[in-house]
Amino acid sequence: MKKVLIVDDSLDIQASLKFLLEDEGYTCHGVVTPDAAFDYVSTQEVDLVLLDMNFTQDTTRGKEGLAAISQLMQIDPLLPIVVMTGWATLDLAVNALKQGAADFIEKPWDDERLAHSIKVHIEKRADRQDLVRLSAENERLKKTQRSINFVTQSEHKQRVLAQLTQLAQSEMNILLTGENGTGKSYYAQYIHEHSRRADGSFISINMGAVSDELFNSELFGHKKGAFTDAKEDRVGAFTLASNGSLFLDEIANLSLRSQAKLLQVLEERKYTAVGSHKVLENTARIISATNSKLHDAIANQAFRQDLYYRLNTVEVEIPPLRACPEDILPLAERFLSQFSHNYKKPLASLMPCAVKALKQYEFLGNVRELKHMMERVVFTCANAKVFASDLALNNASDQSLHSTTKSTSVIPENHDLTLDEIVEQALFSRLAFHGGNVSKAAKSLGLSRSAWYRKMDKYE
Ligand SMILES: Nc1ncnc2c1ncn2[C@@H]1O[C@H](COP(=O)(O)OP(=O)(O)OP(=O)(O)O)[C@@H](O)[C@H]1O
Repeated sequence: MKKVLIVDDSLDIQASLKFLLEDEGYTCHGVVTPDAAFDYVSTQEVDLVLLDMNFTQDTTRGKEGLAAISQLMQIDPLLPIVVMTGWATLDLAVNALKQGAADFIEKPWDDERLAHSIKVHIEKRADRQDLVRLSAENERLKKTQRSINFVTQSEHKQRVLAQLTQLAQSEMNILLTGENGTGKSYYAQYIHEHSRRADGSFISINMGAVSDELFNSELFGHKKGAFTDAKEDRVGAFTLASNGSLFLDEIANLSLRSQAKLLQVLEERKYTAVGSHKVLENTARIISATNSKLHDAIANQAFRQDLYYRLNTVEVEIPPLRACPEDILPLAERFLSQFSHNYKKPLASLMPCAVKALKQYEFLGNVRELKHMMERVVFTCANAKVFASDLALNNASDQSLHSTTKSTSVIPENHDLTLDEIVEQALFSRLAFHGGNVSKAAKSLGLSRSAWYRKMDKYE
């Protein structure tokens, strides 16, 4: 319920204002001096102030009221103040509005005019608060988003990027398809950054994680008190992405009920926050993504065809990593550098056997698999050299901290290694297996500590 603070030294006036406003659905609180009003506004939530202009006996010029307006605005710059006086002059009205008052009403007041003014100014305050919240949220998001820096030497990927750069300039909705982990969300952000909307926000939302119950609240926002858990106003994804881009990831995971709601917004370009009557316009550009075969889902009636056509003004398929083998190495090196930095480890480098193994690997999990592999390697390798066995390519799915190193107890399957390389690999991997403990690693290979160090020196 919205709260009105009545500041008037006449208790009779306070009582009749309360009578009127409580009937209109507001809660009211009355104080008799500007000082009490300052205290109240500093500590309580107030949606509008009704302010008398004269408080000391025999004053009619409104000076106290004018001073109170400035002070109240300092405490809460968005607070609407409707001033009321029985001694209205045009000068005073002009001065009050100049100080920042929202409206000026003469006593005795007209009930209808006063109620209308209060309603309008409380709504305006809510709009301004939404705007402030929205800009703050947008600023926060921009600070957390790093801009996309594509690593690609593959002609195939370069063609896709060129196509996306061109499409980014249009206002078309784009559907990105492709296997798991190909980087569809990465490409979605790339489209946003190359579009005319780049100054707006890029808002990403995983539709698989949005339940039917939360769909309206997540996508359109809600007003405080709209439902039991709505403790605060919430700005929805469509509003956050106004004049920017809204990325709907895992779109095939949306239930039919939520698909219908999404379709309605896309068709009508209008939506309403839960608990609000205000109709908002959708100005976000929609980029969506899926790794499912939407045609199959449509045939099985699990995905609406009309929604599919709304989302895919144009459809772009992101290639799997195995279709861009030139990218494997540069991406691997980039991830190694990133994770070496994150884990404060020396920069890890790929030994020739590891390079070869990576190039031959199929990467069914695409860039994500490569990224996770490099993270694991950086974390588990005791030294900065990465050998083929450290990649644990044959049993990537059941990695544990030790599995990489256990696999080195047998001679690697790669038949291009020299004897030196095999020995080097065995030393480093055994060290990793024993958690960096040289004595244990040396003993397990039948070496003394000094023999161990001599060999380590040889392999730097
Ligand atoms: N070109 C790239 N450069 C650097 N990192 C990338 C690149 N492409 C993808 N990644 C990284 O790979 C991981 C997987 O990417 P992303 O989540 O975008 O894949 P996806 O295609 O959306 O997968 P899914 O269909 O499973 O949701 C992310 O951690 C992303 O940062």
